Amino acid sequence: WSDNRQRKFSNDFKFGVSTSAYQVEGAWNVDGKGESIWDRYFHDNPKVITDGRNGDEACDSYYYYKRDVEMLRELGVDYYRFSISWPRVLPSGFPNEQNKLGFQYYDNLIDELLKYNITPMVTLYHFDLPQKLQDLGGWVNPLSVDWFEDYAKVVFDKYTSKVKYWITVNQPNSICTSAYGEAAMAPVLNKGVSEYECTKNVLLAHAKAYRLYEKEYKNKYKGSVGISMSLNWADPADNSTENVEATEVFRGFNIDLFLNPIWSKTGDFPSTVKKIVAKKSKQQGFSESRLPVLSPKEIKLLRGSADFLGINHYTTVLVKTSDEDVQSPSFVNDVGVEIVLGDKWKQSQSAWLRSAPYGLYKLSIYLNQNYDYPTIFITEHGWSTKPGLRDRSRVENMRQYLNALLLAIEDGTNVKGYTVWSLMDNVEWQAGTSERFGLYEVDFESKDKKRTARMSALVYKRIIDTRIVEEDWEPKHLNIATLQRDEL
Ligand SMILES: CCCCCCCCCCCCC/C=C/[C@@H](O)[C@@H](N)CO[C@@H]1O[C@H](CO)[C@H](O)[C@H](O)[C@H]1O
Repeated sequence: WSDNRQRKFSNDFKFGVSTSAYQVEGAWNVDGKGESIWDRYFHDNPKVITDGRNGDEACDSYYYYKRDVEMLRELGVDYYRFSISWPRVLPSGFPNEQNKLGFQYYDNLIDELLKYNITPMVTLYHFDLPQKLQDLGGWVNPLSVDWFEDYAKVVFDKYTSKVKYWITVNQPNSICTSAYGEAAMAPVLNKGVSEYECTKNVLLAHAKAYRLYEKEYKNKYKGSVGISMSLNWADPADNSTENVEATEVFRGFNIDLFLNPIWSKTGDFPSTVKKIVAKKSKQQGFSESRLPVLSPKEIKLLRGSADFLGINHYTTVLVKTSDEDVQSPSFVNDVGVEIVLGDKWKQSQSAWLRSAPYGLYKLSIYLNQNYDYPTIFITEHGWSTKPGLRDRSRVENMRQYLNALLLAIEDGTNVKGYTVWSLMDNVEWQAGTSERFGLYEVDFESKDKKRTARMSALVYKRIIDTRIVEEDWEPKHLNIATLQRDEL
């Protein structure tokens, strides 16, 4: 997966950076914004946040969006992936009450981007469900499919002429398995069966929004609609038959359960996953499988419901069979494996994140073989550090993963663009601001949440400019605003 040949990104390959509403906007209760599930979860449980800093203020992008766009210009990116906060624009979750001032913020941001020729890539849902919809059951309620479609219609109607790249949902697999299955994300429900109800509903919600765009807007506005999945790679911890088989099961639940309905030729949930959940459900005394059935109509709706696959890729895990006896019915119990990280892989500031660039290459080959060369955007890839401007570990990680990506492209992977997570440090969910993912450092103590370019920002700028990944280029200084072209 790696050699020393210098490869080049084609001129039509796009580079971007990403953020999400809860993580950067702040202004959590300003100008009529409704409460989200993360507002509620963190306000009720402040101690779960490592450094106590929640998204009430975050980077205050609600106020400093012009500075954010200035940073995008400094970097020279082609596009900016950001999300719309559903409760900011529809405070109750429903379209009967629309928040003009909330929309005004996105009008301003989108216009500022277009003014400087930066393409907006808009995520409709990045984890921050209106609390009022959670009170009605959230994603476990089958009506959530219609709630999301109604929300999507409001946003499409408003921005369809200005936005050509849409992502319906960020990481359905994290939403359903972490928030409903592992109690690792808001709304923290651990119900055992809800992971799969959520999976069905979120995927159908995505598909309904996709079909809506296809029917009402696509011909006229020519936009593309995709979905972003959390796709880390998984390899067996060793070559033993048990661990190889455990890895196949792990991939089935973490990759194929979410991709098969949309990208496979036959559609539907994968048969391996269906068999395992049905068997366990029976053993556990359920009258039917905890994995809901997709009807022929739903299978048809879902199959082919994406113009591109958004990949959020950070790391690789190593899979072993598990000795742990997890009795209660759950997604984790169904997968039934243990995961670890490679002990030689470089460690980031996040416990779960180590550098294994070969995984991005292997993942792309897996997707090509199993899903027939899908059109891909890498919608997130990033690395966490402590505060500090000379972030050489991020630079090294970015270079290695971009080299792996170049090789994947050479071997036939159809990748249209690459997006760094993140433009700037932000609220990393429960980790607060203790794990920094930004190309720009944010001083959260300062009044204007001062943003300063890190070394990685200058290196990324250079990669975008030259379209090659040099092994050891370093900027002479870190003042990105005064950097001259001949210094690049
Ligand atoms: C204490 C020892 C721990 C050892 C851990 C070993 C087990 C490995 C764990 C495997 C990794 C699972 C967690 C994966 C997480 C990411 O894929 C996920 N965070 C991606 O989501 C996006 O992440 C961004 C940065 O974290 C950002 O927050 C963004 O909003 C998310 O879309």
